[in-house]
Amino acid sequence: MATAVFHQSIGTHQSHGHLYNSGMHQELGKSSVRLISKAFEVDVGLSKRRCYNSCQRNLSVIQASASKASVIDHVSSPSKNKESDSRKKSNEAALILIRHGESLWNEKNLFTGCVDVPLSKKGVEEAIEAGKRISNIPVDMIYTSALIRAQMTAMLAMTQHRRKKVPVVLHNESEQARAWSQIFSEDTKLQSIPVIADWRLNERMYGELQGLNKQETADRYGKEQVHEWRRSYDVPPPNGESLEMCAERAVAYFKDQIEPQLLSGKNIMIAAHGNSLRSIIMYLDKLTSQEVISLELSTGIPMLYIFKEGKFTRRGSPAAPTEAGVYAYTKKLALYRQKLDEMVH
Ligand SMILES: O=C(O)[C@@H](CO)OP(=O)(O)O
Repeated sequence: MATAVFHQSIGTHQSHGHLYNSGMHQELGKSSVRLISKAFEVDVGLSKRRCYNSCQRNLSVIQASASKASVIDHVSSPSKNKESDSRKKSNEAALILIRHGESLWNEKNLFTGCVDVPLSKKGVEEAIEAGKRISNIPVDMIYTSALIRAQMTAMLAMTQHRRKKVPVVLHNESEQARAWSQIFSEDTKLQSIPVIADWRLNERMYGELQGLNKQETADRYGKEQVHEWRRSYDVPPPNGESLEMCAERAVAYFKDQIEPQLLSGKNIMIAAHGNSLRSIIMYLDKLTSQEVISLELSTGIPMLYIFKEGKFTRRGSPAAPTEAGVYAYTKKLALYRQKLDEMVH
């Protein structure tokens, strides 16, 4: 069983500081278009145009709404005093982050980005295994990206949860959708977990790299260039989002929508992607743009944070459902687990 989940060696990578040139950009454009459509026919059955349009749409929204402040600025901004006062009074809440299980394109080592690609067989197994690991941790709300691999990971994981609540999708896209997906009965509310899917948690848009093989791209453009596209903070891949751009929407979403729920004591699971989660972790752990370069997340491994008195504390990852360590961290989690034991006996 994999136990190493969250590798972070700080400050080891040097950024190379140059952007791709436009000739290479065009060349990449042609080959990725071919590869994307081919992979779609084989794996996903969606048209390349549909994906491309939706990515472009999202990207223009991101560009239009992007705040100039960096993630780090948000963390340390003095104007947040009021917010941090109320944070200090907050209840304790659990926050589980999980990167989706392996997808078909992870398996093939292709750049995926915001292309909707299903889980591989191994990815399904990883999601179920992840569910076992968090089966004793309370979950009151689930946030996922708009992509199926993240949604499936969350749902498959919840099949293993001992509390046996049923995840129910909340539709936030319009007034009518909200009304139609509302649950009225208090009993049903207690037995269900609202699920909110939002594109702002999507994987970062990899632009013209989407659909290309990572190894072949490195052979062609150089390992260092590809590493810069994949891991630098502010250098976007050709026509795609940098981690910084991804953070501008994913972290803003986290702060606007998710953090208030944590503040009110709700236990939350977020099922999302390598880079959208890296940007959120950057915010939670106050990593610098240099430190985040070496942050790598494995597929299908849940990470647990405790939110208390305005602070996020990483608690590592429960290695197994029976692993005592993780539940000993807080009294509240231990009590929850005890209640689950009592329900069974
Ligand atoms: O291809 C992608 O979309 C991402 C995540 O799978 O890859 P990387 O780890 O290179 O950012």
